[in-house]
Amino acid sequence: MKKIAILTSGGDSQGMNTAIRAVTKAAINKGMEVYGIRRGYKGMLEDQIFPLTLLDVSGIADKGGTILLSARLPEFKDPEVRAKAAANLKKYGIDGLVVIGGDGSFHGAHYLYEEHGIKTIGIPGTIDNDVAGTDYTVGYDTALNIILDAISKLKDTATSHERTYLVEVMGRNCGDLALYAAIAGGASGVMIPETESSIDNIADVIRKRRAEGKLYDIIVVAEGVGNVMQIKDELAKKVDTSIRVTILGHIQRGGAPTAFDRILATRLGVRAVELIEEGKGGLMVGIQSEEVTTHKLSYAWENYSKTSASDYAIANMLSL
Ligand SMILES: Nc1ncnc2c1ncn2[C@@H]1O[C@H](COP(=O)(O)OP(=O)(O)OP(=O)(O)O)[C@@H](O)[C@H]1O
Ligand SMILES: O=P(O)(O)OC[C@H]1O[C@](O)(CO)[C@@H](O)[C@@H]1O
Ligand SMILES: [Mg+2]
Repeated sequence: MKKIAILTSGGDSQGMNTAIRAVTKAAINKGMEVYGIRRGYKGMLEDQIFPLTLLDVSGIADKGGTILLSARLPEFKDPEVRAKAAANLKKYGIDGLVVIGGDGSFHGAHYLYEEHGIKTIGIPGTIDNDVAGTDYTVGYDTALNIILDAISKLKDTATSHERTYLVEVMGRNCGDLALYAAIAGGASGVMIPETESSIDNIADVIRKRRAEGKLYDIIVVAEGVGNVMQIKDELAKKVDTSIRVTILGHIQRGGAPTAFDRILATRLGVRAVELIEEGKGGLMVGIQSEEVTTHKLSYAWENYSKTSASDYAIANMLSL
């Protein structure tokens, strides 16, 4: 009988629980024995490994966070640390490992396969959408919708007080959350790390908007651009509107996953189990043009270049 384990690693994202449920149910359905690992690679190293049952994953498809807990273990970059962690899995006779996490977690899974032959399959779970080989990562859509909800609320108060809001959103070095929140939220400007933004241009847009009688401005700033307070100070030298900064922070990582994220997590979870059943490892699953696809784990970072210049142009064109 095949034995597989599941862990969640890096920043949590909405839909991780949905993926855990899908993997566990699909694997048990196929007659596999399933183990959970608490706290990501840290738990793998510290032997926090336990049998996962159908009851454990019951009723969690709609729950944010991760029942397996998540952690960051920088020491996992050390091959000796990975060897100790791999030995723990082998102790239980586990040969397949589903890693739900972002690009960093995929690096760990890649090395476990290359160095120790553990049949790792990565499911992209991060709000950042910074993984190649998938159009969307699990959690991104939910985080995007949280940002849109926040932008709507900020528009109300910004209008009442005729203010300019700088809204800082997460995404690490990826501008997708900011760019698509700006497009869907009807923002007055966007700053993303992939494209050089000029404060002069933003100031220009604000002046033009006000000249047209518009009462508010929402500028979405990706965290990867730099210090939003410094951006505020620079902007304040160029416009005479009252400026406020809202940093959305970890609220973007919580709450129930959207239908999109639940369906994505489920499809990818089931495919991950099929791949292990086929004896495959060192792979990631993703969604590309509506199809579930597989790539080598290293594809995730070696092919990463996701910014859409045309969508950035659309966001700017509609900012006025
Ligand atoms: N180069 C690497 N080699 C081995 N393991 C790594 C490497 N990079 C990251 N990891 C492991 O993966 C964990 C999670 O990585 P990271 O903090 O980058 O998050 P992530 O998986 O990219 O998710 P997110 O970006 O959404 O937080 C790290 O704490 C570490 O244990
Ligand atoms: O939860 P932490 O450790 O504060 O990390 C925050 C980072 O994690 C993410 O939420 C997910 O990678 C990033 O968007 C953000 O930069
Ligand atoms: Mg990451």
